[in-house]
Amino acid sequence: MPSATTITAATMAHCSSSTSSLYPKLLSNSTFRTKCTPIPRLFTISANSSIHSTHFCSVSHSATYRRSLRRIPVVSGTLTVESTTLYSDEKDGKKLLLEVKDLTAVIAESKQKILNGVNLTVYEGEVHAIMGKNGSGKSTFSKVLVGHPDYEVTGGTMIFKGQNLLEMDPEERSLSGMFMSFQSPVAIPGVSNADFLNMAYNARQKKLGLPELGPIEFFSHVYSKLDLVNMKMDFLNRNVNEGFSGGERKRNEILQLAVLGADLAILDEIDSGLDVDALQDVAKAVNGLLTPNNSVLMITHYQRLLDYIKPAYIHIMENGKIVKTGDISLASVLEKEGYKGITTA
Ligand SMILES: Nc1ncnc2c1ncn2[C@@H]1O[C@H](COP(=O)(O)OP(=O)(O)OP(=O)(O)O)[C@@H](O)[C@H]1O
Repeated sequence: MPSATTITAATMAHCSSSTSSLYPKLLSNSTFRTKCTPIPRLFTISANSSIHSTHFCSVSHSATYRRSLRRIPVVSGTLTVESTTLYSDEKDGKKLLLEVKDLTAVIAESKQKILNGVNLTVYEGEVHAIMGKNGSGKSTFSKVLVGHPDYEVTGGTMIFKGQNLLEMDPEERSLSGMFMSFQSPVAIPGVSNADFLNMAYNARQKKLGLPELGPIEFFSHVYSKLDLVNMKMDFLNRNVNEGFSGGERKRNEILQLAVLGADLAILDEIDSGLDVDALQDVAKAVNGLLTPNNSVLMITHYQRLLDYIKPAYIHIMENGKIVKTGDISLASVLEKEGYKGITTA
């Protein structure tokens, strides 16, 4: 149990936020002295970075918020921190997008443990790939990230853009900028692709306080994206994924991503079932959607996808945890030698 640390009101005065939330933007470099580790440590948070409320476990103000991960208003007073980690959420000027720590999860019904302490950090603009033997937990991890009801998180933390995913339902996660392309996209009989995309698009716009689009305006918006994934217009009038071939479903997933946009796109085996041309189309579309501000987390078994969408990091998952992280060269080792070629510490 970490010991308490006190940040005085004077320290808080460094924070620019007039509302003084516990999510302040810092005007100038601020230094926090903590006593929460055996040796007192100094943490310097650089200008314009923000402090996540997740770094604070309790606040002695008008009330105590133990492990509350929401934004906590602080007007004045003493801030008591029980966390041992206080750090900047930026790396080389890139913002922290996703931070998963010691994540454990079980199958909700049977309580069988699948995730055994996953750790993963993704900054904006980064492409990450997760590889691993069949049944190692890759899909489960991605589904837990988006809040799939089949799984129950039993420990650890998942922070996305400073928000605690564990406190958000799947819809909130999606609206906050997380997109997942499933390994086996489901069909939605009776709902046209165009209507489905329009509804999802407007929900995201509403959440962002941006104008929603009526069916006609939306049609021209989505029409401009069809070329990106090499899809014909009649797919818009068909029911979502109904009667679509495996490859068409995958293209449709990327069309959804293109229409909705995402800060973090989680692509689970987007390459499975694709012919060579389709693989190139899909990869080109994903690359076309990448900006310095968004990130991709893709799950794949094969180097062929990584030849087109180049990840900065490859993580190897084994028995429900990431056991090794490296660069693209890990994929070539796997291709040549299989998993026996991967040495873990
Ligand atoms: N809802 C579920 N019910 C029962 N078992 C499950 C469920 N979800 C996951 N599992 C089991 O958890 C393990 C991990 O599955 P997961 O789909 O995450 O693996 P994976 O690494 O994505 O595998 P693959 O590469 O074959 O897609 C497997 O043994 C799987 O059978």
